[in-house]
Amino acid sequence: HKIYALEQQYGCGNVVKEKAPRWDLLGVTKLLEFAHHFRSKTALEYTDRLFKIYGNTYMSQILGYRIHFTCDPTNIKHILSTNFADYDSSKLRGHLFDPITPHGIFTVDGPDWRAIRDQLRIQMSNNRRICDLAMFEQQFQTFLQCVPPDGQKFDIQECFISLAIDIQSRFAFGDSIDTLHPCPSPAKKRFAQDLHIIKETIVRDGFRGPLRHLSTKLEFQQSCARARRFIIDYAEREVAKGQSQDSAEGYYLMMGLRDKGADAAQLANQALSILLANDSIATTLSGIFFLLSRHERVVSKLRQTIMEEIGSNPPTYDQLMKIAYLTHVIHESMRFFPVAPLNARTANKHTVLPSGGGLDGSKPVLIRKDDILVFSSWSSHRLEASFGLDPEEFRPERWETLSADVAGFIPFNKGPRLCPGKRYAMIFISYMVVRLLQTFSHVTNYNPGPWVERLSMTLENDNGVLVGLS
Ligand code: HEM
Repeated sequence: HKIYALEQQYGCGNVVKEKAPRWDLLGVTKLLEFAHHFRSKTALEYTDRLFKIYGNTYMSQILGYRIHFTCDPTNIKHILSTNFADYDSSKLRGHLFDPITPHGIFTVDGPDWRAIRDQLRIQMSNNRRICDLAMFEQQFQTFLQCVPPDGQKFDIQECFISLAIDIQSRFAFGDSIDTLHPCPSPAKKRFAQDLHIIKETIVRDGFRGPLRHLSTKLEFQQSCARARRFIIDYAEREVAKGQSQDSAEGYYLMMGLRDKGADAAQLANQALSILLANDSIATTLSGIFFLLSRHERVVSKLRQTIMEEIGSNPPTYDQLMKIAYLTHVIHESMRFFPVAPLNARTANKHTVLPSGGGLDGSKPVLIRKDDILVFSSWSSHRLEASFGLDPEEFRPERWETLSADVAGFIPFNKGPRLCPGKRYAMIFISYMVVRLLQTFSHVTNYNPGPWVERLSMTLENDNGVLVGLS
């Protein structure tokens, strides 16, 4: 009765349903098809093709679940902002993250999430305090040691992945994991390996759905236990220090949280959540350099802008904030390679999406409690209606007339669950791009083929990002 009343109230129309064989009432073929594309590294291309066939919002059935796929900016805004309270994140991923961050920000919704989020918001509110440019410079100098001389080929993605974990561990608990270092301590090396196993398992199990129960989890559980112990040791030492006397050691998250009275378990969960989110920086920097290596014009223009506005000295915070073309290059790269190209929520009550229903898709669509909504930023970032007629072109200049708030552009998500590290990440990424282009004037492309998706915790290029810097 409630469903009928809701449909009448909003004038809902039927949503297009993806075709499936008649006998397949549960949607087993769809699951197998999706798993096949995940394995073949064509999941993004496949979902994008389906939007072109069925429209920007359609429904599929997988193992009995009703799954609505959308890349419609109005619907995405509705899910993430306007009707945020009707959708949960934890139901789909809570069980995946629980062994490593029980009560972490990724595993909870509602008031529990709000409390953790508030704790983090207070810490992240002063961007100048948390962006330690002297530390960024140290990390940059260490990074330079990975770059072979004379423009020789190397995998910059692999180096950015190491850089990201080093910078995020400094940010989270005040100590680098030293993955860029030639000889990290055995404990740090083990921790980095454990984090890798944990992320790979979470992603693989997320895509396998109920089929995840078929595989053994021993290695995953052992990695979670070791990684937690490693971080809890840092957290306990931090709590034992008591209140900080001065800020000589520079800001890091555990210190900030401890000063606000958080206990060791809270410190550990927040730090681990940050480390699980760390690949985003690597994905973004790798995407930027993949694209720069194919667009010499953009490299020259960006380098010239940097040299004119900053010169060759390390940039200040204010200088980084001012270079519009740098921001345009970063936005355009994030449009191409969003870190979370496919994301999902579940409806916690009967509700409606504003569009996708009826013959022309303009009517609202009924969403039932427990329906799954998959939203694709991969596809919404490629809509002509939002980005112009050449969405497959890498053209940073399009941002001269576009705002970062343009509908459907969600590299950092939107709404209450907007990435809390957004401003920090933008400064760090800007810093690295500026320093690299101050140091090198050419980015040579050694990648023979196109970008091949690798859906890890974020999006990577399966072939690495092979470039030369000279
Ligand atoms: C270019 C870099 C980054 C990008 C593109 C990015 C993007 C995102 C996106 C899309 C989400 C939403 C995930 C979801 O709801 O499913 C997210 C969440 C989050 N990000 Fe980032 N992120 C970046 C860097 C960072 C950094 C540097 C930090 C921490 C210092 C961070 C911390 C977080 C946390 C804690 C969440 C969970 C927020 C919540 O659920 O309330 N991110 N990020």
